[in-house]
Formats: sequence, C-alpha cells, structure tokens
Amino acid sequence: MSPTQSPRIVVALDYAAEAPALELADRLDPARCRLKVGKELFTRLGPAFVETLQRRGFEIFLDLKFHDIPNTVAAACAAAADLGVWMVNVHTSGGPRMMEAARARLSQSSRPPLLIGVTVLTSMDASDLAALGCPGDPRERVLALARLAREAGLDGIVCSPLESAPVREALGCDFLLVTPGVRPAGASVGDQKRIMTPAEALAAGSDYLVIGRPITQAPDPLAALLEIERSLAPDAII
Ligand SMILES: O=C(O)c1cc(=O)[nH]c(=O)n1[C@@H]1O[C@H](COP(=O)(O)O)[C@@H](O)[C@H]1O
Repeated sequence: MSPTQSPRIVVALDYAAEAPALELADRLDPARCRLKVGKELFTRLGPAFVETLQRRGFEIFLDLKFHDIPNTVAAACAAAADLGVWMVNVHTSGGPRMMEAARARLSQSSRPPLLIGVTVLTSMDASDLAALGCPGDPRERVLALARLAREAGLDGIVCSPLESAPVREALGCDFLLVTPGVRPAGASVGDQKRIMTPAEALAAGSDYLVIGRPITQAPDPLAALLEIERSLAPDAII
C-alpha cells in the first residue's frame, strides 16, 4: 500500500467487552484499516473506549446512527466532533431538517467528522420495506434518501454495495459511499440481506467497506483481514 492511499476497510468492532476488541485492535495496523465503534461497545464503554483506540492511532467511525429531533441530533454530532472521530452517521429518515441541523452544527467545529447518512439498512430487503409501508425496490428508496442527504449537505451515505453503482451514476464522484453488507465468498451471511464481496463492492464504486463478523468472528481475525486485502485488485487496495 502506498502511504498516500487511504485505508478502505473499516473493521466493525462489534464485541461485548473491551478485552477482545483491544486484542484485535492491537493486532491491526492503523495504516491499513479504520475501526468502527457501534452501539454495543459504545453503550458498554462510552467515549473513553473511543479515545483508547484513537491513542493507538486509529481513525474511528462512530456508528450510533443518530435519529431524533434536529436539535438533539445536531448536539449529538457536536459531541462526536469534540471526541475527534473521523466519521459519524445519522439516519436519513430523520429528514432534511434533521440532516441540515447536523451539517450546520458540524460546520462550526474546527475538526468536523465526515457526516454520513444511513439509508436503507443492509439487513432489509423489499419485503421488510413493504412491511414498513414503503413498497418497492430498496434501490429506489436508497436513491431517494441519497438525494435528500446530498441536498442537506452530508458527505455521503451508508448503503449496500448493490446500490453503489446506481448512486454513483446519479450523484457523481464527490459523495462518499460507505457500504456494510460485505461478505467474502463463502462467508456466513448472518442477518445481512443485500450483500456483495469486497472486490465487487469496490468495483461497484464503494469508497469504504465496513466489515465485521467475517473478520471479528474468524478463528484468526488478522488472517481474515489479510485475505480480504488480497482479494482486492492491487490498484484498488487499501
Ligand atoms: O451504519 C452501519 O455501519 C450499518 C448500516 C447498515 O445498513 N448495515 C450495517 O450492517 N451496518 C453496520 O455494519 C456492521 C456490519 O457488520 P457485519 O455484518 O458483521 O459485517 C455492523 O456493525 C452494523 O451495525
């Protein structure tokens, strides 16, 4: 990897306790991947754990998927900025006013994190959307929410890699596509429904691949990460 290239893999540190999460972090190289701290570890360990990882050199995606009234979400984003995280996310279904409030508050920060909007969760398919009263193809809904996010000034969206190419085509290059729903060939799918392999996701236009269990639950997580890196085309590698 050239030092000028930015890591494209974000390892989702979804663990129930600090010890295994730190054990994995200590085997990873901040030059080769970023880390995502989500609801489970943040609820158990709080901001101190994020700071512990940052002291080890990692850039952190704080994945708390804020979804609340504009004032509350804006204040929560400001707290994330104060924590010095690299990326933070909000639910696009919170609406334009909520996203605009988050953008406005972060623009007052001296070091704003990237502000990313979650569209349709990768664990959902058309039948899950229909159950919510939103019949239709997840792709159409992702596109609509992506447009709203862009108009509200967000830096990009979370979507599945299945939507990366159409969103790229519709919204162009300067809009970040952060994609979970990534599974190496043969890996257990778990609760994810809209998936691609790491190489397919990058080829489709994803900027960042969020990968959890295929790494964290592998018998040798570091070996699993290296295997994923090897599966990526050399010119696209992290
Ligand atoms: O915002 C996210 O990170 C996210 C959005 C989404 O639509 N789907 C999704 O899986 N995620 C997160 O991405 C990670 C995926 O983990 P694995 O399914 O174990 O690879 C989890 O930490 C999820 O919380």
